[in-house]
Amino acid sequence: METVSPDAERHYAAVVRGADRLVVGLDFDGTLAPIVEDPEQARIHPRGREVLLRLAEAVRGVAVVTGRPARQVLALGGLDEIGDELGGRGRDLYVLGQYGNERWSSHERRVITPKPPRGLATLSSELPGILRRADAAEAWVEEKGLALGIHTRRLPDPDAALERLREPVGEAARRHDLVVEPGRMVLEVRAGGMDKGAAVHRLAEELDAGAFCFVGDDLGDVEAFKAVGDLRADGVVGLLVASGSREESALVDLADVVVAGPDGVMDFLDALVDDVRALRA
Ligand SMILES: O=P(O)(O)OC[C@H]1O[C@H](O[C@H]2O[C@H](CO)[C@@H](O)[C@H](O)[C@H]2O)[C@H](O)[C@@H](O)[C@@H]1O
Repeated sequence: METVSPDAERHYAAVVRGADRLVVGLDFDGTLAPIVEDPEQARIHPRGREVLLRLAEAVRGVAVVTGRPARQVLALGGLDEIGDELGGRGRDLYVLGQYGNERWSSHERRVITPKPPRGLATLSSELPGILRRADAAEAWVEEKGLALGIHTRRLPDPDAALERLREPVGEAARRHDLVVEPGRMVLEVRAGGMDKGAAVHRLAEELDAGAFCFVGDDLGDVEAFKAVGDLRADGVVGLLVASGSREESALVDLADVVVAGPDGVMDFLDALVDDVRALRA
Protein backbone atom coordinates (compact mmCIF):
# COMPACT_ATOMS: atom_id res chain seq x y z
CA MET A 1 0.00 0.00 0.00
CA GLU A 2 1.36 3.39 -0.99
CA THR A 3 0.07 6.50 0.76
CA VAL A 4 -0.11 9.32 -1.74
CA SER A 5 -2.05 12.16 -0.06
CA PRO A 6 -0.36 14.17 2.71
CA ASP A 7 -3.15 13.22 5.17
CA ALA A 8 -3.46 9.58 4.17
CA GLU A 9 -2.15 8.14 7.44
CA ARG A 10 -4.40 10.39 9.50
CA HIS A 11 -7.47 9.43 7.42
CA TYR A 12 -6.57 5.73 7.66
CA ALA A 13 -6.17 5.88 11.45
CA ALA A 14 -9.50 7.73 11.78
CA VAL A 15 -11.26 5.12 9.65
CA VAL A 16 -9.87 2.33 11.85
CA ARG A 17 -10.98 4.16 15.00
CA GLY A 18 -14.41 4.81 13.46
CA ALA A 19 -15.00 1.25 12.23
CA ASP A 20 -18.24 0.86 14.21
CA ARG A 21 -19.83 3.38 11.84
CA LEU A 22 -17.64 2.68 8.81
CA VAL A 23 -19.20 1.95 5.41
CA VAL A 24 -16.94 0.51 2.70
CA GLY A 25 -17.90 0.93 -0.96
CA LEU A 26 -16.14 -1.34 -3.44
CA ASP A 27 -16.10 -1.19 -7.21
CA PHE A 28 -16.17 -4.60 -8.94
CA ASP A 29 -14.14 -4.77 -12.21
CA GLY A 30 -10.52 -3.80 -11.65
CA THR A 31 -11.04 -3.62 -7.88
CA LEU A 32 -12.67 -6.82 -6.57
CA ALA A 33 -12.22 -8.67 -9.87
CA PRO A 34 -9.10 -8.71 -12.06
CA ILE A 35 -9.58 -7.18 -15.52
CA VAL A 36 -9.97 -9.82 -18.24
CA GLU A 37 -10.48 -9.56 -22.00
CA ASP A 38 -14.01 -10.94 -22.00
CA PRO A 39 -16.34 -9.18 -19.51
CA GLU A 40 -18.45 -12.34 -19.21
CA GLN A 41 -15.43 -14.22 -17.87
CA ALA A 42 -14.68 -11.77 -15.03
CA ARG A 43 -14.82 -13.31 -11.55
CA ILE A 44 -14.27 -12.04 -8.05
CA HIS A 45 -10.67 -12.40 -6.84
CA PRO A 46 -9.97 -15.87 -5.37
CA ARG A 47 -9.58 -14.28 -1.91
CA GLY A 48 -12.67 -12.08 -2.38
CA ARG A 49 -15.20 -14.21 -0.52
CA GLU A 50 -13.10 -14.55 2.63
CA VAL A 51 -12.04 -10.91 2.57
CA LEU A 52 -15.63 -9.63 2.19
CA LEU A 53 -16.86 -11.88 5.02
CA ARG A 54 -14.14 -10.62 7.39
CA LEU A 55 -14.71 -7.02 6.34
CA ALA A 56 -18.48 -7.13 6.76
CA GLU A 57 -18.04 -8.46 10.29
CA ALA A 58 -15.70 -5.62 11.22
CA VAL A 59 -17.60 -2.58 9.91
CA ARG A 60 -21.14 -1.20 9.71
CA GLY A 61 -21.77 -1.90 6.04
CA VAL A 62 -20.15 -3.18 2.85
CA ALA A 63 -21.49 -2.31 -0.61
CA VAL A 64 -20.39 -3.34 -4.08
CA VAL A 65 -21.03 -0.22 -6.17
CA THR A 66 -20.71 -1.17 -9.81
CA GLY A 67 -21.51 -0.25 -13.39
CA ARG A 68 -22.62 -3.81 -13.99
CA PRO A 69 -26.20 -4.99 -13.64
CA ALA A 70 -26.76 -6.07 -10.03
CA ARG A 71 -27.88 -9.60 -10.96
CA GLN A 72 -24.75 -10.13 -13.03
CA VAL A 73 -22.39 -8.99 -10.30
CA LEU A 74 -24.24 -11.15 -7.77
CA ALA A 75 -23.45 -14.15 -9.98
CA LEU A 76 -19.87 -13.20 -10.93
CA GLY A 77 -19.02 -12.37 -7.33
CA GLY A 78 -20.85 -15.22 -5.62
CA LEU A 79 -22.35 -12.37 -3.59
CA ASP A 80 -25.67 -14.13 -2.96
CA GLU A 81 -23.87 -16.87 -1.05
CA ILE A 82 -21.74 -14.34 0.81
CA GLY A 83 -24.99 -12.56 1.75
CA ASP A 84 -26.40 -15.88 3.03
CA GLU A 85 -23.42 -16.37 5.31
CA LEU A 86 -23.55 -12.79 6.53
CA GLY A 87 -27.28 -13.05 7.27
CA GLY A 88 -26.50 -15.88 9.69
CA ARG A 89 -24.09 -13.54 11.44
CA GLY A 90 -26.48 -10.56 11.54
CA ARG A 91 -24.53 -8.60 8.92
CA ASP A 92 -25.56 -7.12 5.56
CA LEU A 93 -24.08 -6.78 2.11
CA TYR A 94 -25.39 -4.30 -0.48
CA VAL A 95 -25.06 -4.31 -4.26
CA LEU A 96 -25.73 -1.01 -6.03
CA GLY A 97 -25.77 -1.91 -9.72
CA GLN A 98 -25.74 0.12 -12.95
CA TYR A 99 -24.12 3.13 -11.26
CA GLY A 100 -26.63 3.12 -8.40
CA ASN A 101 -29.76 2.66 -10.52
CA GLU A 102 -30.27 -0.85 -9.14
CA ARG A 103 -30.22 -2.03 -5.56
CA TRP A 104 -29.96 -5.38 -3.83
CA SER A 105 -29.28 -6.15 -0.20
CA SER A 106 -28.71 -9.41 1.59
CA HIS A 107 -31.74 -8.74 3.82
CA GLU A 108 -34.17 -7.66 1.06
CA ARG A 109 -33.00 -10.34 -1.40
CA ARG A 110 -34.42 -8.79 -4.56
CA VAL A 111 -33.10 -6.46 -7.20
CA ILE A 112 -34.96 -3.17 -7.47
CA THR A 113 -34.48 -1.76 -10.95
CA PRO A 114 -36.07 1.11 -12.92
CA LYS A 115 -37.40 0.89 -16.48
CA PRO A 116 -34.85 1.21 -19.33
CA PRO A 117 -34.47 4.80 -20.53
CA ARG A 118 -36.41 5.95 -23.59
CA GLY A 119 -34.23 6.05 -26.67
CA LEU A 120 -31.93 3.20 -25.67
CA ALA A 121 -33.64 0.63 -27.90
CA THR A 122 -33.52 2.98 -30.91
CA LEU A 123 -29.87 3.76 -30.26
CA SER A 124 -29.17 0.03 -30.04
CA SER A 125 -30.66 -0.45 -33.52
CA GLU A 126 -28.42 2.37 -34.85
CA LEU A 127 -25.25 0.97 -33.31
CA PRO A 128 -24.18 -1.49 -36.04
CA GLY A 129 -24.05 1.41 -38.54
CA ILE A 130 -22.19 3.67 -36.08
CA LEU A 131 -19.62 0.94 -35.39
CA ARG A 132 -19.16 0.18 -39.08
CA ARG A 133 -18.63 3.83 -40.01
CA ALA A 134 -16.03 4.15 -37.20
CA ASP A 135 -14.18 1.09 -38.53
CA ALA A 136 -15.02 -0.74 -35.29
CA ALA A 137 -17.65 -3.20 -36.50
CA GLU A 138 -16.11 -5.93 -34.33
CA ALA A 139 -16.52 -4.00 -31.08
CA TRP A 140 -18.49 -6.06 -28.57
CA VAL A 141 -21.81 -4.57 -27.50
CA GLU A 142 -22.89 -5.45 -23.98
CA GLU A 143 -26.68 -5.20 -23.52
CA LYS A 144 -27.18 -4.24 -19.88
CA GLY A 145 -30.91 -3.53 -19.83
CA LEU A 146 -30.51 0.05 -18.57
CA ALA A 147 -27.40 0.73 -20.69
CA LEU A 148 -25.29 -0.40 -23.62
CA GLY A 149 -21.56 -1.00 -23.26
CA ILE A 150 -19.40 -0.74 -26.40
CA HIS A 151 -16.17 -2.63 -25.68
CA THR A 152 -12.98 -2.30 -27.76
CA ARG A 153 -10.59 -4.38 -25.61
CA ARG A 154 -10.62 -7.32 -28.01
CA LEU A 155 -10.01 -5.24 -31.15
CA PRO A 156 -6.49 -5.15 -32.67
CA ASP A 157 -5.89 -1.51 -31.52
CA PRO A 158 -8.38 -0.94 -28.66
CA ASP A 159 -7.28 2.63 -27.80
CA ALA A 160 -7.52 3.86 -31.38
CA ALA A 161 -10.95 2.23 -31.86
CA LEU A 162 -12.19 3.82 -28.62
CA GLU A 163 -11.01 7.23 -29.84
CA ARG A 164 -12.77 6.80 -33.21
CA LEU A 165 -16.01 5.90 -31.41
CA ARG A 166 -16.08 8.74 -28.89
CA GLU A 167 -17.57 11.40 -31.16
CA PRO A 168 -20.23 9.34 -33.04
CA VAL A 169 -21.34 7.51 -29.89
CA GLY A 170 -21.50 10.81 -27.99
CA GLU A 171 -23.54 12.39 -30.78
CA ALA A 172 -26.02 9.47 -30.85
CA ALA A 173 -26.33 9.55 -27.05
CA ARG A 174 -27.09 13.28 -27.05
CA ARG A 175 -29.68 12.84 -29.80
CA HIS A 176 -31.54 10.34 -27.58
CA ASP A 177 -31.11 12.36 -24.39
CA LEU A 178 -28.70 9.79 -22.98
CA VAL A 179 -25.17 10.18 -21.56
CA VAL A 180 -21.86 8.45 -22.25
CA GLU A 181 -19.97 6.91 -19.34
CA PRO A 182 -16.38 6.22 -20.46
CA GLY A 183 -14.46 3.38 -18.83
CA ARG A 184 -11.58 0.99 -19.38
CA MET A 185 -11.75 0.22 -23.12
CA VAL A 186 -15.50 0.83 -23.04
CA LEU A 187 -18.04 3.55 -23.74
CA GLU A 188 -21.33 3.03 -21.96
CA VAL A 189 -24.53 4.77 -23.01
CA ARG A 190 -27.09 5.20 -20.27
CA ALA A 191 -29.57 7.62 -18.70
CA GLY A 192 -28.14 10.59 -16.83
CA GLY A 193 -29.18 11.68 -13.36
CA MET A 194 -27.59 8.89 -11.33
CA ASP A 195 -23.96 8.03 -10.64
CA LYS A 196 -21.80 6.31 -8.04
CA GLY A 197 -21.53 9.59 -6.12
CA ALA A 198 -25.29 9.76 -5.57
CA ALA A 199 -25.19 6.08 -4.59
CA VAL A 200 -22.51 6.82 -1.95
CA HIS A 201 -24.55 9.71 -0.52
CA ARG A 202 -27.71 7.57 -0.27
CA LEU A 203 -25.90 4.71 1.41
CA ALA A 204 -24.07 6.98 3.84
CA GLU A 205 -27.39 8.47 4.89
CA GLU A 206 -29.22 5.14 5.11
CA LEU A 207 -26.51 3.56 7.27
CA ASP A 208 -25.77 6.73 9.23
CA ALA A 209 -22.10 6.44 8.28
CA GLY A 210 -19.58 8.18 10.49
CA ALA A 211 -16.79 7.07 8.16
CA PHE A 212 -16.73 6.10 4.48
CA CYS A 213 -14.00 4.33 2.56
CA PHE A 214 -14.33 3.91 -1.21
CA VAL A 215 -12.09 1.67 -3.31
CA GLY A 216 -12.18 2.03 -7.11
CA ASP A 217 -10.09 1.95 -10.24
CA ASP A 218 -11.87 3.69 -13.09
CA LEU A 219 -13.44 6.93 -14.34
CA GLY A 220 -16.90 5.79 -13.19
CA ASP A 221 -15.56 5.86 -9.61
CA VAL A 222 -14.52 9.52 -9.74
CA GLU A 223 -18.02 10.63 -8.66
CA ALA A 224 -17.84 8.26 -5.68
CA PHE A 225 -14.50 9.78 -4.69
CA LYS A 226 -16.03 13.26 -4.95
CA ALA A 227 -18.96 12.17 -2.79
CA VAL A 228 -16.57 10.95 -0.08
CA GLY A 229 -14.91 14.38 -0.34
CA ASP A 230 -18.33 16.02 0.25
CA LEU A 231 -18.94 13.75 3.24
CA ARG A 232 -15.58 14.78 4.67
CA ALA A 233 -16.59 18.42 4.39
CA ASP A 234 -19.65 17.50 6.50
CA GLY A 235 -17.48 15.95 9.22
CA VAL A 236 -17.58 12.30 8.12
CA VAL A 237 -14.22 10.53 8.11
CA GLY A 238 -13.21 9.56 4.56
CA LEU A 239 -10.59 7.38 2.92
CA LEU A 240 -10.04 7.12 -0.85
CA VAL A 241 -8.27 4.06 -2.18
CA ALA A 242 -7.26 3.59 -5.83
CA SER A 243 -6.73 0.16 -7.29
CA GLY A 244 -3.85 1.13 -9.55
CA SER A 245 -3.33 -0.01 -13.12
CA ARG A 246 -1.24 1.05 -16.10
CA GLU A 247 -4.50 1.64 -17.99
CA GLU A 248 -6.18 4.37 -15.90
CA SER A 249 -4.62 6.95 -13.60
CA ALA A 250 -7.53 9.34 -12.96
CA LEU A 251 -8.24 7.93 -9.48
CA VAL A 252 -4.60 7.61 -8.51
CA ASP A 253 -4.36 11.40 -8.72
CA LEU A 254 -7.31 11.80 -6.31
CA ALA A 255 -6.58 8.98 -3.85
CA ASP A 256 -5.15 8.88 -0.33
CA VAL A 257 -3.84 5.38 -0.85
CA VAL A 258 -2.87 3.46 -3.98
CA VAL A 259 -2.70 -0.33 -4.04
CA ALA A 260 -1.55 -2.70 -6.77
CA GLY A 261 -4.76 -3.81 -8.49
CA PRO A 262 -7.17 -6.39 -7.05
CA ASP A 263 -4.32 -8.29 -5.30
CA GLY A 264 -3.43 -5.07 -3.51
CA VAL A 265 -7.10 -4.42 -2.70
CA MET A 266 -7.33 -7.81 -0.97
CA ASP A 267 -4.17 -7.07 1.06
CA PHE A 268 -5.43 -3.60 1.95
CA LEU A 269 -8.85 -4.82 3.16
CA ASP A 270 -7.27 -7.65 5.15
CA ALA A 271 -4.87 -5.22 6.81
CA LEU A 272 -7.75 -2.84 7.57
CA VAL A 273 -9.69 -5.61 9.31
CA ASP A 274 -6.56 -6.68 11.23
CA ASP A 275 -6.05 -3.11 12.46
CA VAL A 276 -9.72 -2.74 13.46
CA ARG A 277 -9.59 -6.02 15.37
CA ALA A 278 -6.30 -5.11 17.06
CA LEU A 279 -7.76 -1.83 18.28
CA ARG A 280 -10.84 -3.59 19.68
CA ALA A 281 -8.87 -6.38 21.39
O1 LIG B 1 -18.03 -0.24 -12.03
P1 LIG B 1 -17.32 -1.54 -12.33
O2 LIG B 1 -17.67 -2.62 -11.38
O3 LIG B 1 -15.83 -1.35 -12.44
O4 LIG B 1 -17.82 -1.96 -13.77
C1 LIG B 1 -17.43 -1.17 -14.91
C2 LIG B 1 -17.62 -1.97 -16.18
O5 LIG B 1 -16.87 -3.17 -16.03
C3 LIG B 1 -16.93 -4.17 -17.05
O6 LIG B 1 -16.02 -3.82 -18.07
C4 LIG B 1 -14.67 -3.72 -17.64
O7 LIG B 1 -14.22 -5.01 -17.15
C5 LIG B 1 -14.13 -6.03 -18.16
C6 LIG B 1 -13.73 -7.34 -17.47
O8 LIG B 1 -12.51 -7.25 -16.82
C7 LIG B 1 -13.12 -5.60 -19.24
O9 LIG B 1 -13.03 -6.59 -20.25
C8 LIG B 1 -13.60 -4.27 -19.85
O10 LIG B 1 -12.62 -3.80 -20.77
C9 LIG B 1 -13.79 -3.23 -18.75
O11 LIG B 1 -14.34 -2.02 -19.28
C10 LIG B 1 -18.34 -4.43 -17.52
O12 LIG B 1 -18.34 -5.16 -18.72
C11 LIG B 1 -19.20 -3.17 -17.63
O13 LIG B 1 -20.56 -3.54 -17.80
C12 LIG B 1 -19.08 -2.37 -16.36
O14 LIG B 1 -19.90 -1.21 -16.41
